[in-house]
Amino acid sequence: MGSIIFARDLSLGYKKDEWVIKGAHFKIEQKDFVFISGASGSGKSTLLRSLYGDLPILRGDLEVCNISVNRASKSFINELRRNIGVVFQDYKLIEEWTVEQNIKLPMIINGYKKEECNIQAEKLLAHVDLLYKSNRYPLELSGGEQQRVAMARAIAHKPFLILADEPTGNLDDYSSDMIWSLLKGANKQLDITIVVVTHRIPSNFNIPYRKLYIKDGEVHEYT
Ligand SMILES: Nc1ncnc2c1ncn2[C@@H]1O[C@H](COP(=O)(O)OP(=O)(O)OP(=O)(O)O)[C@@H](O)[C@H]1O
Repeated sequence: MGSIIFARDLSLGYKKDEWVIKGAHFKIEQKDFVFISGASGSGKSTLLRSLYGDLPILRGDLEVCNISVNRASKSFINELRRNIGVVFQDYKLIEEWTVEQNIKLPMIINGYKKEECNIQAEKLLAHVDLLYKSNRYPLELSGGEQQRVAMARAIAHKPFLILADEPTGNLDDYSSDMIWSLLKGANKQLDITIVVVTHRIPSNFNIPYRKLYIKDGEVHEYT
């Protein structure tokens, strides 16, 4: 299996010489399911965002799918992003679009045919138990329902990588279970590499996974 993510001496931060992540070195292979944990403020979201080409890299190198994120042009980064599904706090659903339209968006961007979009959207909506709300608008849904739609949207176009930041934070067990089930299915059945920031790995998480943690700006792995 090839590496999807390769960080070499990676240092990240928001100001020059104020490093949040210092000299990280890690690889994430195709099909890995990786949790990132660490104390509040340790840099989990910062690290995750860097994988999406969303943060300037202060030092070192970061390759995502063989593209050097710190050297790539804007158009390369945009192309890379088309192949990544994200569930970030500020990548909200489009309020003016229905649930179904939101889920179809990444498929349309990636050139899916109309019929394929319909079939895939229906399947995903059924999976997150929201088929009956497909014509509703995001603001008519509960927080847990919106998050389930966001996760379905992240998976819809079968990206090679999914990045999720606390996807089950504040959700009840019902919605959390659905989110974990979608992510596990994406990993097992679609071979999608998954990287999730979470404070709490579910106790019954029954597929192989890796766990990175951040402490004092350094990225370690639990073995
Ligand atoms: N946009 C920003 N500008 C400046 N500093 C930031 C910015 N975003 C985060 N930071 C700082 O970077 C550090 C790491 O933040 P980050 O959000 O990555 O932590 P986290 O581990 O995800 O925390 P939490 O678990 O509380 O969400 C913190 O000290 C934070 O104050």
